[in-house]
Amino acid sequence: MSTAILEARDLCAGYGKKQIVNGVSLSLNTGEVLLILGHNGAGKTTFVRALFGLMTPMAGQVLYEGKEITGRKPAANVADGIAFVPQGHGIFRSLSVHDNLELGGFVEPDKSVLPQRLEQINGLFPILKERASQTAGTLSGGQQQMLAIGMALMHEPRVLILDEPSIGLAPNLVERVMSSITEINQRFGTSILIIEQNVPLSLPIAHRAAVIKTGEVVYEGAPEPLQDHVKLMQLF
Ligand SMILES: Nc1ncnc2c1ncn2[C@@H]1O[C@H](COP(=O)(O)OP(=O)(O)OP(=O)(O)O)[C@@H](O)[C@H]1O
Repeated sequence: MSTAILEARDLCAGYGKKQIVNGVSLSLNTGEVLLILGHNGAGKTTFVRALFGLMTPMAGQVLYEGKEITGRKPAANVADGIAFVPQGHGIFRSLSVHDNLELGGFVEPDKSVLPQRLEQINGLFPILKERASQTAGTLSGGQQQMLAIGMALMHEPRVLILDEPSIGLAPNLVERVMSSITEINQRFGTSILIIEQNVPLSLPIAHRAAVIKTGEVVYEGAPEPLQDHVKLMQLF
């Protein structure tokens, strides 16, 4: 039986008095890639922000490894093994690629493990090794996305949350980023929650999928049925 590593129970969140996420219950199971799809403005980002502690939920609960963490601050979540890569990457553009990766390992208490992690990440994204001394802001969009994911992996998270990693990328780079997500999941056993709008390229990497519409889950289950364009459009 699959066990939830990260779980939202009836989660509600919004801005000011405006509620955007309306009672979302979703579980990320240990070892899986869960894909969250939905239209622009459906509330996907607001949902993961509330999950990760970037905003305080209006109601509901967040559980991590069975323990309630509702409203816990992002720093505590990172230290406890949850990583979040926001839309637009969240890298330090004026620092070198290497320095960005080092900063990614900042929360790791045992610094002696970092060189080996850096090697693993360079193995996953060889371009980051080639460009180690280059300023991060001069990397291409795809390379910046790889760097952002690499930074998140420096503290070996058990859960990785990715908010639209394909945004603004050329299709060949989207494929590269998607295959790296599969590789991270398989190689490191990381449980991954990914928000995407690129349906054709993200569906194949998902073990399960959910669709959020106006702040509610309207589909949760196998990804395959969503390959049916008509069904998908009905859900969107
Ligand atoms: N900081 C904010 N203050 C007020 N309203 C916001 C804020 N951020 C987002 N919203 C509103 O919340 C709604 C949901 O936005 P959200 O970013 O969660 O959607 P999304 O599904 O992630 O869409 P996208 O794919 O465009 O990021 C939108 O109507 C948006 O305008």
